[in-house]
Amino acid sequence: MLTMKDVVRDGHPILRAKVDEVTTIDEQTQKELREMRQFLINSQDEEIAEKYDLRAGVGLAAPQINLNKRMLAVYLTDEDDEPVYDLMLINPKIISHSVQESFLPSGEGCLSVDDDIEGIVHRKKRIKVRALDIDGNEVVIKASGMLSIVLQHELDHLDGILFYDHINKDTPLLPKEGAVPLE
Ligand SMILES: CC(C)(C)[C@H](NC(=O)Nc1cc(F)cc(F)c1)C(=O)N(CC(=O)NO)CC1CCCC1
Ligand SMILES: [Zn+2]
Repeated sequence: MLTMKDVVRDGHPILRAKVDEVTTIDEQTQKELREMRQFLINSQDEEIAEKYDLRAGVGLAAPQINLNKRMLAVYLTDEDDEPVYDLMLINPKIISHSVQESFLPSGEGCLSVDDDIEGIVHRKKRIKVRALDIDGNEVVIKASGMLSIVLQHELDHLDGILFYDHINKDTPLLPKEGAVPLE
């Protein structure tokens, strides 16, 4: 099973790489993507997270476990721990997005960034993503709210972008005109 020792940290070159498209969805790729999803599920299980010292993750991109593959997993549950968003996406691409932006008022963190870096990370409020699912079928996902933020955070990882790259150095805590905080 994947644990935090498998998560590469800021400073590792792959976190600044533009990772390669998946050309063949072979068994190995499917196994790796399922392991990424399982890591997120485990990290949100109190007992397992405690036992293996996992940070409660809601999204993970392949380069974070040192895989040069354009794929990501998202696992978001609601307050009753029901899976609300359970995604494994291959070669994901934003095909359209809103002009309006939103942000998490408390800022963002990252499984691959150990320091707390405060500041607002402006994201598109809504995005439409096209990808392949684990069986190679094309999917189109329209995301808003937390899912939109998580997906943009993970998509950035595939292009070597980390959340703090988006923070305004001079006015880190100042929301942009028209940007909407996500409650
Ligand atoms: C970095 C970490 C703090 C572990 C963050 N977790 C997180 O946001 N958990 C969470 C969020 C909720 F809204 C409700 C809840 F119950 C738990 C996370 O997994 N990521 C994913 C990551 O680092 N991917 O590379 C960072 C988030 C910042 C914004 C989107 C994803
Ligand atoms: Zn991250």
